[in-house]
Amino acid sequence: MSLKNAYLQKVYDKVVAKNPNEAEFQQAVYEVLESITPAIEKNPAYEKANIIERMVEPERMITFRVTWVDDNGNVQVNRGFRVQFNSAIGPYKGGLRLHPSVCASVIKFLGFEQVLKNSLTTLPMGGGKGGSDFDPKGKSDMEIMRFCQSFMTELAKHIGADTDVPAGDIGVGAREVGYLFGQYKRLRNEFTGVLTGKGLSFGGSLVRTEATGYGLCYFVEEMLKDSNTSFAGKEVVVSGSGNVAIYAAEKAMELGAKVIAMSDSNGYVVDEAGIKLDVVKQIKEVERKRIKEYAERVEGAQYHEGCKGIWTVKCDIALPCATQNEIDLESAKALVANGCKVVGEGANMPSTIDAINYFLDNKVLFAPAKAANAGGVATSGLEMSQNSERLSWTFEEVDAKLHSIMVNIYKNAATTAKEYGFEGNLVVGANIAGFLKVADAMLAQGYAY
Ligand SMILES: NC(=O)C1=CN([C@@H]2O[C@H](COP(=O)(O)OP(=O)(O)OC[C@H]3O[C@@H](n4cnc5c(N)ncnc54)[C@H](O)[C@@H]3O)[C@@H](O)[C@H]2O)C=CC1
Ligand SMILES: O=C(O)CCC(=O)C(=O)O
Repeated sequence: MSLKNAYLQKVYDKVVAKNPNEAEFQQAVYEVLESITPAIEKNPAYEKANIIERMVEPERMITFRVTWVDDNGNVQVNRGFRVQFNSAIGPYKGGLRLHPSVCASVIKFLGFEQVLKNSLTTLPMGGGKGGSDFDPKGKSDMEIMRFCQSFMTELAKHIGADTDVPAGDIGVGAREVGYLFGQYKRLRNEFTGVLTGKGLSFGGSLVRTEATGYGLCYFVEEMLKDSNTSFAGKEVVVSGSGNVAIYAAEKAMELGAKVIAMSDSNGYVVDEAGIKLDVVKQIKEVERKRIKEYAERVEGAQYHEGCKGIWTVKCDIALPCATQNEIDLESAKALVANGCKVVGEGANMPSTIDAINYFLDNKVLFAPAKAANAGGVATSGLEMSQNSERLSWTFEEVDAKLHSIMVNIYKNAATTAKEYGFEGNLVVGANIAGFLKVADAMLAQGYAY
């Protein structure tokens, strides 16, 4: 990997040396450093203050033991993480992921991306991320609760409504946030907006559940408008079938598209007649079963084993909403060969660097994750505002604010790309726009920060 700018290359080499075996973190840093090169060269103050080396080093990284007892009385041990990456523009903010693949590299890549994403929302939120290698698959409700209570017993020492406000991510939804919030309240004896994604009866915000998926479609809709087209009549493939995927599919359908395939980590279903979302919601949100069930319940639908094959399904628009690096170069080539013209990233870093470059080289309209999936955290920011005011806004109010935030993020990324000579490249536009706000706040706060 080589960068054109010597200062950025020096910083990247240090990142590799100091974070060996952290492929995801190195990848996220590389993508950002490559695309912010014009901003670094335009303003020497950033290099003089060594802003980049400061930005790639987390302010704080907490690793802890999480001990819990399973239903058979066995004592289980997992590893918990919280990275408090950057607080230049607000309290640390970002989700918690429960998945066996969680490790320092995954948490750091997510935390680093979150810093720039939160900056793009225009709301005052720094970046953080956390989670554990705990695998929620197959666990009983009581096991999930005991794990969450143990996890929060340590995490509570490090977070707070004005310090660090976690939320959900893979494997963490309303149920887990509820258990985490209950334990925090019990330990601290205070009712504060310390987590977002809470239940509506205890400080949650309307639209937070739908926000990431809806926001993704609002962003893509804006990008399509600029090319004189829309979702109407398009065939869409959505990977995943979790929180982001379900509500991205719902909004795409509302905007006139037909969603023809969805997946989970075991495989994917194709329904040429259009995915019945009520069936997916029943399987995934209520019964917590595998997507395979869909083909057993809906006539005409087919199930295919293995999740990667979803990218060989012919479509106009692809919305990767499952996990990192789910689209590699081979999948990108298959999408383009089949006529896919638009990719909107709902998941964090779902495309490899080679895949992104292939999309850009082939004139695919590409909406990068940091910008396109920022609707979730933006609505978390709105939940924080409501908690501070001790008010609850209506669905319409929150949805209208989310919509306007996503339109602004698109405009900011598109305008910034143009300003720096990369018209149409939203990767460059989003990374530079997100970076400038954080970097300027860091400059203003002195070198000890
Ligand atoms: N929940 C949120 O508000 C936000 C989530 N994200 C990102 O969106 C992605 C999905 O998160 P959620 O929907 O919240 O998680 P979730 O836990 O609700 O759903 C994840 C889904 O992806 C599936 N999956 C996992 N690995 C897969 C693979 N290799 N191929 C196909 N499917 C796979 C799972 O079976 C599940 O259906 C993650 O990258 C997350 O970081 C980004 C912004 C906000
Ligand atoms: O709502 C939040 O704070 C977290 C959202 C998140 O984890 C993400 O944007 O990746």
